[in-house]
Formats: sequence, structure tokens, C-alpha cells
Amino acid sequence: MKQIRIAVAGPRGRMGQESVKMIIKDETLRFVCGIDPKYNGEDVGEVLGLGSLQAPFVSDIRRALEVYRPDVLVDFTTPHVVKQNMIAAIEAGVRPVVGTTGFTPEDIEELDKLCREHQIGGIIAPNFAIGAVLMMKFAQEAAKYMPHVEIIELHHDKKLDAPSGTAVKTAEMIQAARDEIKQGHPEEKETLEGARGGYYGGFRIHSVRLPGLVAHQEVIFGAVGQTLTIRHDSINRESFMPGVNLAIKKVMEHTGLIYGLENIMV
Ligand SMILES: NC(=O)C1=CN([C@@H]2O[C@H](COP(=O)(O)OP(=O)(O)OC[C@H]3O[C@@H](n4cnc5c(N)ncnc54)[C@H](OP(=O)(O)O)[C@@H]3O)[C@@H](O)[C@H]2O)C=CC1
Ligand SMILES: O=C(O)C1=N[C@H](C(=O)O)C[C@H](O)C1
Repeated sequence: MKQIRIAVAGPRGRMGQESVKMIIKDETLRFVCGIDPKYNGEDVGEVLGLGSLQAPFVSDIRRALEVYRPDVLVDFTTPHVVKQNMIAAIEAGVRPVVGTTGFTPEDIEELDKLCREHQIGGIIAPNFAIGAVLMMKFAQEAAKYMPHVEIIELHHDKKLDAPSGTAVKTAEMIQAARDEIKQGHPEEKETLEGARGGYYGGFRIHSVRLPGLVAHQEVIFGAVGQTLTIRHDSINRESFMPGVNLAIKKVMEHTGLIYGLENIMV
């Protein structure tokens, strides 16, 4: 059996560790190295307390891709480094599967072009949890019939970006399903800056950050005499792993960049 060789960027992080554990449990996958500015040369498994995995930390991404020749790069790093990691991977012919957030629509267009030039696939999924993808799809459907909507996303207090990638993707999907409308009172005024949240295409996104939370989102629709709330909760990071596993396998069969797990769920 030919295994899919995988490098993980950010293997010491919350999502990186969970990804390494998922990969080593699946015999069709092979974890070959971790890309991390720290622990260069040490065994990833030893450092993570998983026992020897015979896969080292490598601090230079281009060297890691050249020496360990992965088929796929899984990236859970930070919004500041992810785009450069993706470019290095695509230029080396390595297919990126990316959960890290913070991309602009222009970044996505540029990375799609690069994938096509190199004739390989790539996936960026703002949320790998199947339930979160369903929440986004249901919200898009509901927006056709109940266009007045607000998004509340709630995350742990170590999160760097706001709003979340999931909230942005949900907003994009809602925007594609309804026209921009003026919500709230035409003369409403904020007496505390930010009280109405961030403005996106006619509606508002609110970000909550608290210890104790993992990743949660409510999409609330309002119409005369009724409301509809669609809510998803990730209560741990294992919730994202079936989606990461699916993306690793699907990216091997595709050319061009896929944005959103909904495009590969059948
Ligand atoms: N798509 C999805 O389903 C999900 C996406 N995410 C996203 O994934 C990203 C990571 O989240 P999370 O795991 O919680 O974050 P963490 O902060 O736990 O992990 C990030 C890791 O990246 C490391 N890192 C920093 N710079 C580099 C670099 N240049 N190369 C390699 N590694 C580096 C950090 O090291 P150090 O700590 O030493 O700086 C850290 O270990 C975020 O953008 C988050 O929004 C999260 C959950 C689900
Ligand atoms: O930082 C996180 O934790 C998460 N980030 C992603 C996002 O920004 O949407 C996915 C999930 O919400 C968890």
C-alpha cells in the first residue's frame, strides 16, 4: 500500500498535535516531519510525549520539503506565516491542506493560480468540523427566506484573529444568498464604539473571547414574530480531525485550490 506522506507545520500547537495523533492512527498516512522554528532535529513524537515517531522537527520549511518529500503539507500555524508556507509547499509540488485562518479573497485567488501553474491541488478550510460546515450551509439556505441576520462567534481567549475564519466564510455564503439590506433602525447610533459588531455586507458579526470556550458559532435570523437560531459547538479539537483526514485524501485527486470543506463533502 502506498501511504500518503505528510508534513505538519505547527505540530506543537493545539491543532498541530491533534493532527499528528490523527495521522499516526491511520495506516494509509505517514507522518514524515514537523515544521517548527523550535526543536530542530529532535523527534516530534518524543517532544509531544507520543514515543519515537522517527520524524524530526525541521525549522526551514524549504529544506523539510526537499529532504522529507511529503505529498501533503498540513498547516495549523498562525495567520502571519501560513501564506509563505503555502507558497513554499506549492512551489515544491507539495499539496497544502490548510486550516490556519486569515486569508483575504485576493490571497485565495493568488494561491489558486499558483496551484494550477504547478498542476497540484490544495485545500483551505476555515473549519474542518462537519457540523460547522452544515451550520454554514443551513445558514446560507435560511438567508434566502429570512434575510435579517447576525453572526455571533465564540472562541477560546488564545485566538489571534477576529472575526474567526468560520464567521467570515459564513458571511460570504450568506452574502451570496441575499442582497445587501439595511438592518436595525435607520438612525441607530453606537454610544459605545463596537457595540454593534463588525459590518459585513449589510449585517453584523460579533466576536466573543473567553477562557473555557473552544469554537462555537450562532447564526441568528429574525423576521416578524419569529427568530431562527442555527448553532454549532466544537467541544474539543478531535471534532476537526475527520475533516482534516478527508481533505488529505481528496487533495491528492484534485488540481487547483479548494476553499471550504463543503466543496469536497459528498
Ligand atoms: N480550520 C479549522 O478547522 C481550524 C482552524 N484553526 C486555526 O488554526 C490555526 C492554529 O490554531 P491553534 O492550533 O489553536 O494555534 P496554536 O497557537 O496552538 O498553534 C500554532 C503553532 O504554530 C507554531 N508556529 C508559529 N510560527 C511558526 C512557523 N513559522 N512555522 C511553524 N510553526 C509555527 C506555534 O509555535 P509557538 O507557540 O512556539 O509560537 C504553535 O505551536 C489558527 O489560525 C486557528 O484559527 C483552529 C482550529 C480549527
Ligand atoms: O482558532 C480556533 O480555535 C479556530 N479557528 C477557526 C476559525 O477561525 O474559524 C476554526 C474554528 O472556529 C476554531
